[in-house]
Amino acid sequence: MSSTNQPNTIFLTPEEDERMRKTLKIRLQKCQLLAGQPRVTSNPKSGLNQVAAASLLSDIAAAPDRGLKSQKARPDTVVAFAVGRPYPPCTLLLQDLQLMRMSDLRIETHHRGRVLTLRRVAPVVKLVALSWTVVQEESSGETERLEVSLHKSRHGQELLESGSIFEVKEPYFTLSDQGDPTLRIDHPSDLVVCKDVFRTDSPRSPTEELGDLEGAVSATAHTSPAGNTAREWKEEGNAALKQQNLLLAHENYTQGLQLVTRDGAAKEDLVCDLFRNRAYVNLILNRLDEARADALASLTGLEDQKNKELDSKAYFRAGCAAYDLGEFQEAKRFFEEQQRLTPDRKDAAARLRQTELRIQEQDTGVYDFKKIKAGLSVGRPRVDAASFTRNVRVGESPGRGRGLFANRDIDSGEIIICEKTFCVVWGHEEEALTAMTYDSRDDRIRVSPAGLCKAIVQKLLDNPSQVGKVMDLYGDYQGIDKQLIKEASGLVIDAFQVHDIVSRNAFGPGSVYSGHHYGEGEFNNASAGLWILASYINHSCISNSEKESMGDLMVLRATRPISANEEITHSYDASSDYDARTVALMNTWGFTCTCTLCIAEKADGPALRKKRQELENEANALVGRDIAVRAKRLSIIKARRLARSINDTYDDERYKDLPRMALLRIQKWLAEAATTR
Ligand SMILES: C[S@@+](CC[C@H](N)C(=O)[O-])C[C@H]1O[C@@H](n2cnc3c(N)ncnc32)[C@H](O)[C@@H]1O
Repeated sequence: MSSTNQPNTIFLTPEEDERMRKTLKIRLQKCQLLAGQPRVTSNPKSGLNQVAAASLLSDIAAAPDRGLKSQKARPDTVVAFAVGRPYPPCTLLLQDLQLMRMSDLRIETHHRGRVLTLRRVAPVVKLVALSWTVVQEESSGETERLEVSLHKSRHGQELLESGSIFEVKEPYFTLSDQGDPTLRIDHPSDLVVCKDVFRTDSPRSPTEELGDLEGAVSATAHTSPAGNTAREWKEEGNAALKQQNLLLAHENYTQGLQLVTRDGAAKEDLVCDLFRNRAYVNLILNRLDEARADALASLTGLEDQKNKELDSKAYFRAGCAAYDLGEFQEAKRFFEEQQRLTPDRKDAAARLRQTELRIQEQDTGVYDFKKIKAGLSVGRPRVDAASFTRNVRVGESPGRGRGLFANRDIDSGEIIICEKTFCVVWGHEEEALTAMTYDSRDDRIRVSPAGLCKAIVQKLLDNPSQVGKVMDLYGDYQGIDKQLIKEASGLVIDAFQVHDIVSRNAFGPGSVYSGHHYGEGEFNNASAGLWILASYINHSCISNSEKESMGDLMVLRATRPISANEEITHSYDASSDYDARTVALMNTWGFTCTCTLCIAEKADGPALRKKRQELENEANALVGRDIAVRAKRLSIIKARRLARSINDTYDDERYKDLPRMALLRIQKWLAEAATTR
């Protein structure tokens, strides 16, 4: 399997494969066996002791040893979990759910239409793929384990740690991997944090270019007493922001806005300040939809100098949000407004020039690749560029679902598309996490970029306008039917659907810096990304395009002339070994390729394929041993003989117009060797 197509590749020995399969299967079977049985009341003390011990251990395990992360992990040290029994998130409002008691819980049951109110009574144990704690029901004093899978942090904040009272919507009561009964949260929106929200946000430094705040006060207050006026909420928001507590600042501005909106206040200075300040916080939090909406809501439209300055600032924030969303025409309009209001401000002119460059890239497909490559580094793997997509459209591809088709004739070597990633997690980033999954639907073990799934869920929760394009992608599980469900506690995203979409569409971005491939040989933190348009490209072993990564920009070029309306294809697996390729395509993407090459190779039969493979292995060994330009005569004679023998395994009639894959490497070597003679 090639590392450029897949987020990561792990080869398990049959014993490792069996052990993992067995462990995960046993848990699933145990769940099935106990399904519907009443919960057994647990001893509150034992749960608390367990969490205290585990918490201490996890603290020790988390002791700073950065080297550990880059060590080559063995498969048995990689996070493994079972998938394949997806369930939808709760889509009901809290007030439409019926309160339930802990004593009503049944094992391996989704308690639809119900809600549990609980208090956290223990510290949070943070593991790689999940966090857990002990919660208590106030009325009965009963305790239970509560576990949040994968999507544990929001903006550096541990979800379980962020409050002490939780509403668990439609609780799922099951068994943990260790076989302990547990309440389990898979969808972030199923856990509603009720009190003390946003107290533990980790500090972040706001981007300076975004501008300072109106009416900033010195940082004093940390907790917001009830009964604040809207102005006090604003001041508390500003104080929280000064302390870089972004979530608290956001909450304070929101409280202020709720107050003024509830009171039906006219659009006065205070309302505008609250919106403008919240726009700033949202920009830093990457909540771009709300940042843009807030900035526009803050506009006064007044032409006196003070208000022109304030509106200029708001347009700048709206422009930045539109730019980061890739909506460059809109961003241009906002920056132009900013320039009109405050012609002397340099930032407007600079951002306008930058936006015009993006629009040019979008329209022409002409990029300064030299500059882009020169600007890449470990700290800056994301490229400031637009996507060029005009050459293609999505259409039906019979037998393969949807596919990408050329809008016009494209020459060999020409750019087909150039696409910025929707979301990428680099191997060296904190969020990177590769897990092994056992899928009970097809009994297969796969490598899953779990960190990418988590990052995508977070991005969607923060930017509802982006939900449709991700949820439209192909995945085995249909989820909650691409609906945008907004409710009091936030947007509902089906985390299982994201998982399935990622497993069929994500791939490794390859190298950002020369000579170093992220993720290669590293099991637990490979780089992986999702490119929306490129996700529509179907596979063919005799494809007409090739991908190249420049940071998070993916450049797809034609490898031969492509006619208008022809389907664009890419090779998901370029292995010359038919049998290995067929297994990989089924295992990772769930289909059998029926291209003309596969049909021919299949018709050759296993014996001939085996013979060809042996000859190819021999040729590869020679090529690997001797550098072509320095090869001795004897090596060249041997290489020619091997190439002839491989060629003899191909039937001329069957392989008319088809590539002879096993010959490609040795032929290239021979051609290189010939140039030096
Ligand atoms: C990255 S998506 C490609 C777009 C997808 N066809 C769609 O409808 O959105 C990968 C999935 O497309 C399908 N696919 C891709 N190439 C195929 C092929 N050559 N034959 C059959 N199915 C294919 C498989 O279901 C695979 O899991």
